[in-house]
Amino acid sequence: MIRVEHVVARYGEVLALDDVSLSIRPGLVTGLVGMNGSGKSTLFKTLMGLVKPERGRVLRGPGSIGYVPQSEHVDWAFPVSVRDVVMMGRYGSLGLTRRPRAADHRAVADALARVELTDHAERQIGQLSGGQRKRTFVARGIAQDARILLLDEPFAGVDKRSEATIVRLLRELAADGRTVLVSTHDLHALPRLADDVVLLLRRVLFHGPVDEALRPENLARAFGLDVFEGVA
Ligand SMILES: Nc1ncnc2c1ncn2[C@@H]1O[C@H](COP(=O)(O)OP(=O)(O)OP(=O)(O)O)[C@@H](O)[C@H]1O
Repeated sequence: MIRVEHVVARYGEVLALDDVSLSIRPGLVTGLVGMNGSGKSTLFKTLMGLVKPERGRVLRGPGSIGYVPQSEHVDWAFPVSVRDVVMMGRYGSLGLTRRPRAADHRAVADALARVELTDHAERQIGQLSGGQRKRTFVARGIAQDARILLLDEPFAGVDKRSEATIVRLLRELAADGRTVLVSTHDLHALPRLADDVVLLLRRVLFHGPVDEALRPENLARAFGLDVFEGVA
């Protein structure tokens, strides 16, 4: 469970989140939808404690947060293997100096199998397809045994097959009782992916079942079209 209460976040003059209140439930997949600049990444950073809200607060249950970043925020030339990235999920319990133990290796192997990347474990991360890159970071979250998973645009640059694998995986992880929050521009994938949807435009415009979120009047507001209707 994550609870966000009246959060205001700002970068200098730019108001990124304006009085955002939300409860994100475990056990289901919640989609986070909004246009570019609507505050999705800022909300993730606030949940992870990387952006400090000017007002309001974030409450969450115990356990760590697994984060799958936007692809453009990762240095894919960095000389690490898929296995190395997934092992990073164990560092929280490892400490920086302790060497991985059998249980850590086992957790990494299980996570790799779960995302179907066992055969790619020794590859440098730059040599992966878009879908395999995403699955590597999902595996890191699994190895970490994160109770909360935040995914920033996991379907960008991903083919249909990888998309289907990731959707299935996220649904399984949610069914295990995790809290799963996924930002996406891919409205077509939403009904398969998400149970609930948050429509964000600096504020929460809507939070509820996916079929209601996708109603034209809600999407029009989320994507700023209300400006033309004189409602803004
Ligand atoms: N480090 C920063 N410094 C200044 N302004 C920022 C910074 N990061 C984000 N912003 C601004 O804050 C607002 C919200 O940005 P944010 O990245 O949260 O949006 P987003 O919904 O994730 O967008 P996208 O879909 O393009 O990733 C935007 O107006 C953006 O320009």
